[in-house]
Amino acid sequence: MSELIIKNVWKEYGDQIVLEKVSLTVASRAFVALVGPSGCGKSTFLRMLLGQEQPTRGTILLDGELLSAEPGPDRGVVFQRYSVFPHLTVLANVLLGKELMASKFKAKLFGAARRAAIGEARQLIAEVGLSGAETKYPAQLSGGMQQRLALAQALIMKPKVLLLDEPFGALDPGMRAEIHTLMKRLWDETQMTVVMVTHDMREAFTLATRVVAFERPRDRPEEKQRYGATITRDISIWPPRLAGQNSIYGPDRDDPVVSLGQYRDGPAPSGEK
Ligand SMILES: Nc1ncnc2c1ncn2[C@@H]1O[C@H](COP(=O)(O)OP(=O)(O)OP(=O)(O)O)[C@@H](O)[C@H]1O
Repeated sequence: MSELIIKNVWKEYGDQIVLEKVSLTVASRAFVALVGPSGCGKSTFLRMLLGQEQPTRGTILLDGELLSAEPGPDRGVVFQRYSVFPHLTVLANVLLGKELMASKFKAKLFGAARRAAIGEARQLIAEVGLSGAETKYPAQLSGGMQQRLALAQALIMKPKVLLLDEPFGALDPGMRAEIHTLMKRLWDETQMTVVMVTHDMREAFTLATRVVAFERPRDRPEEKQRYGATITRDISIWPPRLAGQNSIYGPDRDDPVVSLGQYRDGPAPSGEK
């Protein structure tokens, strides 16, 4: 289970109201894309889900429990850049979460526990397509490989919720399509709920089960600070995509959702073009 319930959340910085009256229930194993104009508070909202920021008002529950006041292993995060540590190898980056769990100060595992963690890390590295790069440093990897590494680093902790802040925004289209395929597979195979901020509507509709738009309903320049953004659209993708269940969209597809999706590969029924 990994259901998020956001109840009447507000976020203010000093006099500035960034978000107001945000209420949203995200079902376990959903993949929600957050979209909206620049500066409307999407990243702020994601940081509240992570526990890096606290709501000024309102509550956020994960599986019925109030979110802890700081980031924890139940929430993984991947940013557009700088999610991985440049001075650590690929293997060490993936191991880090486990090592920090074992010892916050020394960040070391020993003996059988270390061997088990290394085995798990290698398997994840293979799953994200980075086998053979275990001893490389992030600077020796392409942007796409670095984001694959960031995903592996987040996933080793088996988070209930994976938070993505424009994780693929800096990648060229080819790499982006490849990592979309990987992302769909990871979401399909794991138990996690995914919340992703993106500026790319195609990406939102390609990956998500639901697209949620934030906007400032009253956008008068003289009132910019006085009213926050809130959810103005909430679109469930049709036909529904459910993690772990057969979908008419194979995980290796990178097509946007279209209403003719059922027969994109074959001839359209008579009368349809
Ligand atoms: N720590 C902070 N202190 C003060 N103001 C902040 C802080 N973090 C964010 N803000 C303000 O909150 C507003 C929303 O910022 P945020 O980065 O969440 O928007 P966004 O929708 O993610 O933008 P973008 O799409 O451009 O990344 C901005 O006006 C920003 O200046």
